Amino acid sequence: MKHTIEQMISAEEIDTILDQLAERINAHYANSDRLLMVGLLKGSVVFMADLCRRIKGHVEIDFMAVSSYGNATSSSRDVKILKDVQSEIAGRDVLIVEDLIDSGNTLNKVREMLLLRDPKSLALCTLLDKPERREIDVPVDFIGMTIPDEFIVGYGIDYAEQYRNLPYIAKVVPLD
Ligand SMILES: O=P(O)(O)OC[C@H]1O[C@H](OP(=O)(O)OP(=O)(O)O)[C@H](O)[C@@H]1O
Ligand code: HPA
Ligand SMILES: [Mg+2]
Repeated sequence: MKHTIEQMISAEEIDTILDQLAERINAHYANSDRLLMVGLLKGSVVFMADLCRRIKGHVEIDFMAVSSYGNATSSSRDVKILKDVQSEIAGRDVLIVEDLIDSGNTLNKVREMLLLRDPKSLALCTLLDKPERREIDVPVDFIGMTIPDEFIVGYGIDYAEQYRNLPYIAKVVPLD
C-alpha cells in the first residue's frame, strides 16, 4: 500500500507518559517481591526497555512472542504462540507489557494462558489503547494513552516490519 506517515506522539510526550505509568506501577507493586514483567514480542521491546528502567525494586523481565497480524492491518483473531516465557509464573506477581491493544485478541489470549499457571497476581499494561476497535473485553490495569482508530507505527510498532525504529509514534496515511 502506498502511504506516508504523520507524527502523532513525540518522543518527549512518550517520555512523560512513561514517567506517569511507572509512578503508578511502582506504587501498585511497592510491597511486591520479584515482579515479573512479561513483554510481548516484537512490538513491546522498545516500550519494555524504557519502562523496566523506571521500575524500582527486584524486577525480572521475560518475553513471549505471539502474532496475529502478520503483514496485514487487521487482526486475524487466530493468535499464535510463537515463543513462551522461560520464567516460572506460579506464585509470582506478573505484569504483561504490551505496546498496543486494538481488537484485544492478543492480550486476551496471553492473559488466559498465563492465568492457567496460577500467578499470585496478573495485571496488564499497555502504552496505547484503541478502545474503538475492541472485539473482546480485556481488563487493562495500566494504560499510557488512549488513541483514536488509526493504524499506528513507531516506538517498536510496525507496518509490515517497517518503522519499529522510529523514536516517536506516527499514524499511517494511505496515498492513492
Ligand atoms: O489487540 P490486537 O488486535 O490483538 O492487536 C494488538 C497487537 O498487534 C500487534 O502485534 P503483532 O501481532 O502485529 O506482532 P508484533 O508485536 O510482532 O508486531 C501489537 O504489537 C499488539 O501486540
Ligand atoms: O495500529 C496498529 N499498528 C501496528 N500494528 C497493529 N496491530 C494492531 N493494531 C496495530
Ligand atoms: Mg505485538
